[in-house]
Amino acid sequence: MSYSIEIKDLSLQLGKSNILKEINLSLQPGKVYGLLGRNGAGKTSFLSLLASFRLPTSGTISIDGEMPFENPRIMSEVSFSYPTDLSEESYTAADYFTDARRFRPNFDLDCAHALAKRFGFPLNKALSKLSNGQQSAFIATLGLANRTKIAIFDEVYVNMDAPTRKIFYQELIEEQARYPRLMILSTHLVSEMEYLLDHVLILDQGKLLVDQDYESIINLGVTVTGPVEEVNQFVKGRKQLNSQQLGQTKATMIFGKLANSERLIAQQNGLELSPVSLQELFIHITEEDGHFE
Ligand SMILES: Nc1ncnc2c1ncn2[C@@H]1O[C@H](COP(=O)(O)OP(=O)(O)OP(=O)(O)O)[C@@H](O)[C@H]1O
Repeated sequence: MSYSIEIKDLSLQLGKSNILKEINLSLQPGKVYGLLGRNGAGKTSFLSLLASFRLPTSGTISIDGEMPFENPRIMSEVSFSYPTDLSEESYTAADYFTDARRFRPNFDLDCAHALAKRFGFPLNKALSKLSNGQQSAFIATLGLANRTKIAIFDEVYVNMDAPTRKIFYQELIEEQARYPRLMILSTHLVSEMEYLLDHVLILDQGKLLVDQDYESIINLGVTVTGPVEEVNQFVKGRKQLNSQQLGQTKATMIFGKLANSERLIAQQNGLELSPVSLQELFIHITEEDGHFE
């Protein structure tokens, strides 16, 4: 059976700072959620509440109908993978896999070994002796092989090189196809990871600004491509997010939906319309004078 998460009026205050502000959210099993936000927006604080690392100041989190804090049934099915300092860790990956078999009911040792091989980190060397990227790959391996009903990844990819990140993305997709679960990926690598996401959450200064499925958020903007003059004419007076020009062809991203009549005009003028990138929308929505709706 799969788990969903219900969050009601969740707030977190640390010292005098309001870190998270009245977040209401419902997360469904089988979906991959992307958690985006600028530095200091509250992503890690939010995820640490979901993982029961701390209690909220007010509001509730319910997982599979129960409060997760100090709840072994729920917490054995929630994994939280984040950049961890392993510089003093004398245990090996193999030691951790042995422990995981005891604490994670669905941990799959074959999967862990296959991932270790694919990532190329050793099983029997102290984790402190692994490179930073190999340590990240080890943490990501545990997060996937645990096969928990809820898998949270908070920037575990930061130390991985590009080919290693690609392996992680491929493995994540395959794991999700084999054993669908509720996944949350917190990331700044928006353009690189957007294809993994079913749903997008954007936190901004502790508030949940966006809670939309990927397709609908992507349709909040349009890329207009065609001859420079026609593109300039069409986008005049609209909020422009980004422009690129190659010779006489220009592509400009605009914010806002187009009416059918406007789409027809674009077509008549030889302009091509396509979705915008999530990265550009994210920048626009969270910039100081940006807006959403
Ligand atoms: N222990 C703490 N005490 C006081 N304030 C804290 C504490 N931990 C984090 N904060 C503050 O909470 C805010 C949110 O931090 P958080 O780490 O959750 O953001 P983030 O979105 O994950 O940022 P980043 O993308 O930079 O990792 C920041 O302003 C940070 O300074």
